[in-house]
Amino acid sequence: MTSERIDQAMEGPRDLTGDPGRWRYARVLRPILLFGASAHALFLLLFALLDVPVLVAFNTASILLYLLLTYLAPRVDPRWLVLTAMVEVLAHAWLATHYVGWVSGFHFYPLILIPLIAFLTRFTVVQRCLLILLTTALYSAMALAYTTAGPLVPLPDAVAPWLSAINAVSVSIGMSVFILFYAVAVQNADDLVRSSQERLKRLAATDPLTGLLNRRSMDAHLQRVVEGRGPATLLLGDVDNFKQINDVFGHDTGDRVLEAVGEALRQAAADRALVARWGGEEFLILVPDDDGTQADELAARIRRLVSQCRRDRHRPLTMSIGITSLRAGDTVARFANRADQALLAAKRAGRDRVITASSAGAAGT
Ligand SMILES: Nc1nc2c(ncn2[C@@H]2O[C@H](COP(=O)(O)OP(=O)(O)OP(=O)(O)O)[C@@H](O)[C@H]2O)c(=O)[nH]1
Repeated sequence: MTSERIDQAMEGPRDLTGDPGRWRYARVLRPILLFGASAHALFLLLFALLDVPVLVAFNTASILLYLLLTYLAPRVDPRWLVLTAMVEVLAHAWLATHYVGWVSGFHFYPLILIPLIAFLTRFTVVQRCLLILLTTALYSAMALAYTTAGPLVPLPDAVAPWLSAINAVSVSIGMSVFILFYAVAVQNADDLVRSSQERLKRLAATDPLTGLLNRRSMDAHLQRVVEGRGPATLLLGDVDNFKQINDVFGHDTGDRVLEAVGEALRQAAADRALVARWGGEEFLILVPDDDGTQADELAARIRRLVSQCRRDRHRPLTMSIGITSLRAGDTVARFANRADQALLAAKRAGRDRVITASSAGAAGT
């Protein structure tokens, strides 16, 4: 998958301007705008019943505006959508409060704008602060003007408390939906960052060809073992005559052989030892909590499994292995170097054998 296709899968289809971000906003804003249009249809009915023609006309215009904004959602900058909806909400709240009074609860609606503006990252933080300040100032002005003033069209006693309660509940639900939506988005982003960090950490510690530990992360394990002074054994294995495989069959085949050797070592070590690709065709196996007693058996298993990775139909692959155990006063370099010397001795002795550092020079197994 190309990065462009991944972007598209994450963002949804592109809008008419080619901006994938707009479609993402449109996906959120469209249901809100449609909900706004439906709510205004109910208010239109209510004001028709209460015989307030100005509010009937305003609600009709609002429905048309919300439908138009729903259509425009993926086509225009979401900032214009929100600013237009903001003007409508403030004007509508002001007009409804002016006609049917503070008691109707229409003054609650501007409050819903605050979380909407706060979370709209298309605006800068300063722009969002200014818009929230403006909304708060208009809300306060409305409170000063209408909390004590009587309505032009008083609501029937049976209607006023219900309408106020319905408006309060609607605004609370709207605000909760916004906040929950963004809380989920933050949670998702947090999960994504965490999993990306873990993936990066895994990649940084792994050899890309074999999937084994890389030298850097094995170094860290060796450092811990040396500092802990616990018993530990190292096996340094090197594929014999590997250059020939590259020369005869090509580099790609060489890579496939290295992958197969890596898999064989993983199997041989199971969960008893850590395996790293130490260099080109060199592999380091660290057996923690082992004073050397497990090493011979592990080396034999490694050689058996490696021999099953045939380099061609006739000749099995062989590996030379140098073994050493941690000694008092060892540094990482000294510990690893001793394994290297044992491996060198195995190579010099004719390859396809195991030599332990304490008995370097002895016959291989
Ligand atoms: N395909 C492939 N080859 C590699 C990679 N890393 C190192 N090599 C090759 O591995 C070969 C190692 O060659 P030598 O050091 O001469 O070792 P050898 O042929 O195995 O001989 P001995 O170790 O003495 O048995 C070189 O040709 C390197 O180019 C790799 O990632 N992929």
